[in-house]
Amino acid sequence: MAQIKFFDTTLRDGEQSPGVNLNQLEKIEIAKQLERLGIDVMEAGFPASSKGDFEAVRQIARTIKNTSVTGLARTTKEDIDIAWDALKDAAEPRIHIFLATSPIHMTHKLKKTPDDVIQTSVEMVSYAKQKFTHVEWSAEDASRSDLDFLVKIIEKVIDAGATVINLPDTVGYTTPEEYGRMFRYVREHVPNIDKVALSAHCHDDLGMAVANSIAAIENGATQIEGTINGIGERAGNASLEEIAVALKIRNDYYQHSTNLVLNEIKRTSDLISKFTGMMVPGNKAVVGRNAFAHESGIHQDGVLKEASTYEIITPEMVGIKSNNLVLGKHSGRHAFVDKVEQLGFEFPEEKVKEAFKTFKELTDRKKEVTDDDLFTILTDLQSDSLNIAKYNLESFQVQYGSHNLPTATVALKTPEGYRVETARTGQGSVEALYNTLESLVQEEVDLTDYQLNSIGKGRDALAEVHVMVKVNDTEMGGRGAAQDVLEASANAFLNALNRVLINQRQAEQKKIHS
Ligand SMILES: CC(=O)SCCNC(=O)CCNC(=O)[C@H](O)C(C)(C)COP(=O)(O)OP(=O)(O)OC[C@H]1O[C@@H](n2cnc3c(N)ncnc32)[C@H](O)[C@@H]1OP(=O)(O)O
Ligand SMILES: CC(C)C(=O)C(=O)O
Repeated sequence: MAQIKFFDTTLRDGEQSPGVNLNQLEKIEIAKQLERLGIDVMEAGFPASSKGDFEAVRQIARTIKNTSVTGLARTTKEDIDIAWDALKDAAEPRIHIFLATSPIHMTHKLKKTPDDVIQTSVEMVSYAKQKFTHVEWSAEDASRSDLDFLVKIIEKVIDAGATVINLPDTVGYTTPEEYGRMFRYVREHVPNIDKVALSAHCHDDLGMAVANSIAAIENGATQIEGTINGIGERAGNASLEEIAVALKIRNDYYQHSTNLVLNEIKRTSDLISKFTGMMVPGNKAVVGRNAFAHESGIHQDGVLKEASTYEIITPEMVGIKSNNLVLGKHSGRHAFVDKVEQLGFEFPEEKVKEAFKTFKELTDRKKEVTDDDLFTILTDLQSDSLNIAKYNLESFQVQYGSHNLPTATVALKTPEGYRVETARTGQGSVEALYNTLESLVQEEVDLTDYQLNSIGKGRDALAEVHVMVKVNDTEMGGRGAAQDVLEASANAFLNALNRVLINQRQAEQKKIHS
C-alpha cells in the first residue's frame, strides 16, 4: 500500500487568505498542532517576504522536530540565502522554490522565454542544493502549461538536484480528469521521475481542489499539498483533512495510507479557525458543525437502528469527543489540564498554574466555563509572555432604545497603563460602542467586517463576534466571546487592536536583516 505524504501550507498559502495575519506565537502554536496531526512537511512561511515571516519560520524550524519544516523562495539567490538563514537549524532543512511555466505567466508576469525559465530553474535548484538536503521545485501554473515543456524542464531540474517536483493548479482551473492526465503524462514521459516525490497543489476556485488532488493521487502523485479548513489565497486550497479522511474511508478503493493522526483533525481545525478568525461553514465536510448531525426523521431512525446507515465517518475518528467534560466551579486541576491539552496548548507548569487560577476566578462569576472562555484565557497568557502591554476593557455601558440616540460610555486601560474614559453616540448600539473605543485608542480604525454568531444553543448561549479592522494599512482580524453581544463586540474590537500591537512590537524587536 503506497503512502501519501501530506504537505501543509496553512502557515504560508493559508496565511495568504485576505485579512489573515497571524502573529509569531499563533504560528508556533499552529505548527505544534500540525506536528501532532502527523503532517510530513509544513511550509512555515516565505522567509524573504518580510521580517515577521523570516522570524516565524526560524522559530518554527528550531521548535518542530518531528515534521520537516520548509519555506518558500523565488528563483533568486537572495531568497534562497534568506531561506537558508531561517531554516538551517531545522531537523531536516528543506526549501521550496517556484517559477511559473505557463505561457501566460512567462510572457506577461515574468517576461522570460521558456529557455530562460529552464536556465533560471536549473541554476537556482543547483544553488539551493549546495545548502539544503531537500529541494522542492514547483512549476507555478503547471495546469495551464504545455505538457512537453513541463516534461523537458522537470527532467532538467531533477538532474540539478530537485528531490520533489510539484505541479500546482495555481488558479484552480483544472478538472479531475485533466489534472490526473497531466500527472500520468509526467510519470510516463520524464525518464528520471522515479527519483523524486511528485506533488499536487490545488486551489478551489471552481470547487474542485479536493477532487483534483485525489485525481493526482490516482495518477501517480505521492505528496499532497493543502491547508487545514481549506483556507488560502482567493477561494482557498485543497482541505487536507478532507483528503486524509477520504483516503481512510475509501481505503478499499484508493488503497493508500498516510501518517496523519486523524483524531487530531478537529482540534487542529478549531485552533486554526480561532487564530485566523476564519469560521468553518456549518456544512463543511469532516469539520463543519453539521457534518455529523442528522436532522430528518428517516435518517434519525436509521442512525438509531444502525449508525452506519447514514454515518460513513464517526465523530470520534476525527477527534470530536461526545463525552466532553464540562468545566465549572467544582472542576479540579486534572480536568483543567486535560482541557488545555484538548485545545492544543502546551504550557510550562507555572503557566498552567496561572491559567488555573484565572479559570477558578472566572468560575465564581460563571456557572459553566466554555472552551471559548478558556481559549481567551490561554491566548492572553501566551501573549503576556511577550511582555507586550495591551488595551484592557475596564467597564462599559450602552444606552439604547427605539426612540433615543444610542450612547456608549467606555473605560479602558491603555498599553501605557492609564485609565481613560469617554462617551460617544452612534446610529446603533454597536456603532456607538465602536465610535467610543476608536476615540479612546486614538487611532483611525476602519471596520471592514463584523460577524456575530451564537456558540451553543438556548437563550444563554455565548455570543461570538469576529471583526476585521484596518489600522494604518494593517488589516487584522479579532474575535471576542462573552455572554452579552455588546461585550463580545468590544472584546473582538480590542482583540484585533491588541494583535496589531503584538505584530508591531514583534517587528520592532526583530530587526533581522537591517
Ligand atoms: C502562487 C503563489 O502563491 S506564489 C507566493 C505568493 N506569495 C506572496 O507573494 C506573498 C509575499 N510576497 C511579498 O511579500 C512580495 O510580493 C515580495 C517581497 C515577495 C516581493 O515584493 P516586490 O519586490 O515588491 O515585488 P512584487 O511583489 O511587486 O513583484 C514580484 C516580482 O517578483 C517576480 N517573480 C514572481 N515570481 C517569481 C519567481 N518565482 N522567481 C523570481 N521572480 C519572481 C515578478 O516577476 C516581479 O518581478 P519584477 O519586479 O521584475 O516585475
Ligand atoms: C508557490 C506555489 C506552489 C503556489 O502556491 C501555487 O502555485 O499555488
